[in-house]
Amino acid sequence: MLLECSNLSKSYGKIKALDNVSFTLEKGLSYILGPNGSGKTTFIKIVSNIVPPDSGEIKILKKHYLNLKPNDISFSYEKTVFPSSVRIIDYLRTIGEFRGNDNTDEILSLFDLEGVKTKKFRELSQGYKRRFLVASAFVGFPKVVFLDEPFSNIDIIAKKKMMETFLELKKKINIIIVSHVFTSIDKVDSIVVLHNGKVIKNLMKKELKNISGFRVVFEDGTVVINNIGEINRLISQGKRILSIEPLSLEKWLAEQF
Ligand SMILES: Nc1ncnc2c1ncn2[C@@H]1O[C@H](COP(=O)(O)OP(=O)(O)OP(=O)(O)O)[C@@H](O)[C@H]1O
Repeated sequence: MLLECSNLSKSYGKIKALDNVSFTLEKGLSYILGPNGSGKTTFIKIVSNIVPPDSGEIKILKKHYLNLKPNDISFSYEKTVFPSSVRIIDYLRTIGEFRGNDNTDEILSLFDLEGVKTKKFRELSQGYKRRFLVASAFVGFPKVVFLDEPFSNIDIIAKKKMMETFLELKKKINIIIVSHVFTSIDKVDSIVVLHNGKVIKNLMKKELKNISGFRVVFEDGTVVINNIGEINRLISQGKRILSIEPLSLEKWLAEQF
């Protein structure tokens, strides 16, 4: 077991961003999934010790999350203010040295950043900036890496390559992807789906094996299958989700014919 979250709650005034949330995640590669406003960022802020929870606890690798060594855990945030004139390679080497384990060369190669390693951050395209920020979380071999929306601004080919890199890295480093987009369901070790601050589904690898996606039913009867963009669009129109159900391959095929 990698992560155990028990009865975690956090409110901002009257808004319950996390409402008595309990779930577990396995070692390897896991997802914390949810549409906009479901509580994902609040969870990552709590784990990063940016905000305290109102109640509940999180254990990572059997330790209270605040008792982990700083080098054991690292984060790549979706929105990051980064010094624009810092050179890519200098930054990665500095983190590697700070964490006492400089694997910069391997990380540059795994994330296809060798061609831009001498560039300054401001000289990178949006996609390369994201790749660099994601890559930097793996420098120094932390035990657990949290990646907030690692695929944003990444083109489809780079995304496929990045997923392959995660599958390679997960043998050594536990990876938790926090996102509203989901890929490669058959390759992940566990997932939790949040909605409106509550856990809707928490599934482990063996339960995920036969799932080909998700069917979301809205209160007005609208059904959306495997289309997170459409789900977010309907939520932004004020529609409310009634249920989210995993879809087995057999069910999916039966519904097509
Ligand atoms: N600082 C804050 N003050 C007031 N309300 C907040 C604050 N931060 C988050 N919220 C509210 O808490 C709820 C959960 O927000 P959170 O940012 O955790 O969701 P999210 O799943 O990360 O969403 P997104 O995918 O849009 O980033 C939302 O209703 C949001 O409006």
